[in-house]
Amino acid sequence: MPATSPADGTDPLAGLHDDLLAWLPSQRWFPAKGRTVAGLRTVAHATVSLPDELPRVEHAVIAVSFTDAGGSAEERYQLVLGVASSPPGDVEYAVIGRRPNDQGGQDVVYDGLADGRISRLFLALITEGQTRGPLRFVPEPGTEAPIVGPGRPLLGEQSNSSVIYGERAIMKLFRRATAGLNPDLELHRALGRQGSHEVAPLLGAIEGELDGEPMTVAMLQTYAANSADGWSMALTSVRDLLAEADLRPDEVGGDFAGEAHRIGKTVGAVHIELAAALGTRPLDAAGAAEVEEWMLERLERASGVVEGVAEQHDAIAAVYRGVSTAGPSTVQRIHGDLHLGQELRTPTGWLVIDFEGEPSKSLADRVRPDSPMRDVAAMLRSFDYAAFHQLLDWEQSVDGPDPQLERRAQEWAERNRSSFCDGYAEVTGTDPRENPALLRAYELDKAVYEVLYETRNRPGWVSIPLRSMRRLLTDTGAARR
Ligand SMILES: Nc1ncnc2c1ncn2[C@@H]1O[C@H](COP(=O)(O)OP(=O)(O)O)[C@@H](O)[C@H]1O
Ligand SMILES: O=P(O)(O)O[C@H]1O[C@H](CO)[C@@H](O[C@H]2O[C@H](CO)[C@@H](O)[C@H](O)[C@H]2O)[C@H](O)[C@H]1O
Repeated sequence: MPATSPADGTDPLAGLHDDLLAWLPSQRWFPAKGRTVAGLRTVAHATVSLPDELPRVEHAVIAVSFTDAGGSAEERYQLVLGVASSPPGDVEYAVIGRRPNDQGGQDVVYDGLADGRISRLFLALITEGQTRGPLRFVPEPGTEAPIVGPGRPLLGEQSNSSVIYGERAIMKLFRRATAGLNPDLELHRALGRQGSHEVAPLLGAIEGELDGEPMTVAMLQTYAANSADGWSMALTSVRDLLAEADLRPDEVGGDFAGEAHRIGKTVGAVHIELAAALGTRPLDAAGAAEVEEWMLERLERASGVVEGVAEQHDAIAAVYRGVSTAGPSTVQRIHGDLHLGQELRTPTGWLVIDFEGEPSKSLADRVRPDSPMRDVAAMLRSFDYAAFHQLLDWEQSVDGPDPQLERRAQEWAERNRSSFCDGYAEVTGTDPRENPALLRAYELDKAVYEVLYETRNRPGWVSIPLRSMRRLLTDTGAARR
């Protein structure tokens, strides 16, 4: 199989650097929008297609370097490239650039996942368990292969890139290239082998190599047809409520409390299954000090960027001390970045997706055992987000916030947070509200993360976590007014 490697001393994407640098910032998955890019180099490159297969398919890992201090000096990303002299019209939107071909003409280079022929090839290679150059296409043992056909790219808000195969399977290409096993694949595999009904069954994966270590390229799982995500469902419920602001959340037709209760049970079941599959250990004094240390590191970072956080620095640090004083707790593998958008309501129940952890953390931090309370706190934060998201427009209008709507939003958040905890306690036997110091520390840590996340990604939303941060501090009487 023809394969080139930058180890030859040549950069196989050399002629495309400018095109790639112009294309990357417009990709939803590229997290470094707004950063100052210094340059790009190819770290790994291989041709995946056979000489007689059309279009030509290439896999590459590129490293983008930055001159600003807004994050790591260099980040690596994965690309699947389609190369053809005349690609099909429906990949027009995915064109990256052009480069000379051996026939003296020009080839078009495009984002390969946009081409149904390439996604069909990848699905077939997984089903057949083939190896192409450095890429191993691995079916999950004991699973039934889905019908092979072209994939349809998912065009929504995503940190990675997915294609859907006829409502039967979904394949996610991980965009950030990191050596090691991706926790999304690792935990789906562990939960699947545990017989979990709370995750979509894994069907296979594509594995590669980076820095001499295995790297997860992509993951294939069963597609949950006819599902809706928890964030859209929660927003519908809040919309119903705010349209009839004289009624309480339990009086409107779109009450979400039953679903919040079911989500609590689902998250509780996932925690039990992860503990059974991968073990638990007590959070001793040294472990608690370490957790507090991670929270403080994040606080320092956020304080350097957002004034509203810097002003409350000492009050926030005081709440974090709750981790050490909260009493016995255990740590285990957890989801790590749970929110309503990571829950899918299927016709039979709720599924949890996307076990990658917080996108900005290193792999070592994302796989570190942590308290299940981090996931619980993240879900509680998400109910707050859903409640107050629709008030953003009012907040920013000349009339300012409407106190009646704010009261209703707060009631909605409290009702659903409480139902979630009831459901969680029912399944695990542990009510998160019985450890308020630990819960508050994790909630505050998430709110600080969100302030930073929104400042970088959606500045118009930053008032949501800032408001929660102030509320969490007021609850302890620790806020500086
Ligand atoms: N198994 C699945 N069945 C149906 N839809 C799914 C499934 N997994 C993911 N999705 C859809 O794909 C979207 C992105 O998936 P996610 O794993 O969150 O990707 P990312 O890591 O890129 O954020 C989800 O919001 C959901 O709409
Ligand atoms: O889905 P990702 O793993 O990429 O997670 C990141 O993006 C999320 C936003 O999509 C972000 O979640 C925050 O916004 C949600 C509403 O859009 C809200 O429900 C969450 O509570 C809030 O944290 C997540 O923090 C970030 O890591």
